[in-house]
Amino acid sequence: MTGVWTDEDDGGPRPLSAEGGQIDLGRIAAAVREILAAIGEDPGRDGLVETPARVARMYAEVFAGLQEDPARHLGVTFEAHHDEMVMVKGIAVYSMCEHHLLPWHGQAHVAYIPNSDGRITGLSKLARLVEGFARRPQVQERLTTQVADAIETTLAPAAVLVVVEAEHLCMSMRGVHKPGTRTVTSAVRGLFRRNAASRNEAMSFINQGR
Ligand SMILES: Nc1nc2c(ncn2[C@@H]2O[C@H](COP(=O)(O)OP(=O)(O)OP(=O)(O)O)[C@@H](O)[C@H]2O)c(=O)[nH]1
Ligand SMILES: [Zn+2]
Repeated sequence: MTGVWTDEDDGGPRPLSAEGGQIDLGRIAAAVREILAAIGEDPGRDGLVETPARVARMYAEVFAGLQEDPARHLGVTFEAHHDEMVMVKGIAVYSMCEHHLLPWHGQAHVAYIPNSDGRITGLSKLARLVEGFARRPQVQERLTTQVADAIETTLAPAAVLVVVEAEHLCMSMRGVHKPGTRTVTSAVRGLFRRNAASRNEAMSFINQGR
């Protein structure tokens, strides 16, 4: 099985020509067969025979963010003459820990204050931005920083605040065995960094209703 997957349209990953991208389904499948053999399983038994190909397709999906520049989503902006805070909170995040290749999942809260132009971006684009950086081998701190950097660079806003809270399965189901532990990371820029009252207002929005 060969093929390369990309995320060029909104329909999620789809096969492209083998020349175009970097996700090599056949190579993933071969590696998964090897792992199954290495753990003492029989890759040829009925329940496992399709597993390598299935895992390859799954990896193509959960790592599809490597094939895109998530900041491109922020290219969609509107004239709104709105120069107050905009926040999208509770964005579901599913990512893969780059140390163990186990999932980590939780929520991202993204806030910005548009610059004096008052141009805003589409709300869904903030969620797409998070998703593009999540669908990679990732650490939570880098995801948080990358989302804030992309907003800062692309929209040149007056302020940015990104908070991510997540549970890492590598801490829950193995290793230190601490299920339910939440890791919280933040990236704070511009006015939210300089002005405690603005930052506190954003944090109170995040905490509202909890
Ligand atoms: N800072 C940070 N650490 C992470 C993240 N995901 C996983 N880790 C940590 O990566 C570290 C890897 O530590 P190692 O000692 O190399 O690996 P390990 O022997 O499997 O470590 P344990 O998980 O403690 O068993 C662990 O402490 C994980 O908790 C993340 O998103 N951010
Ligand atoms: Zn991990």
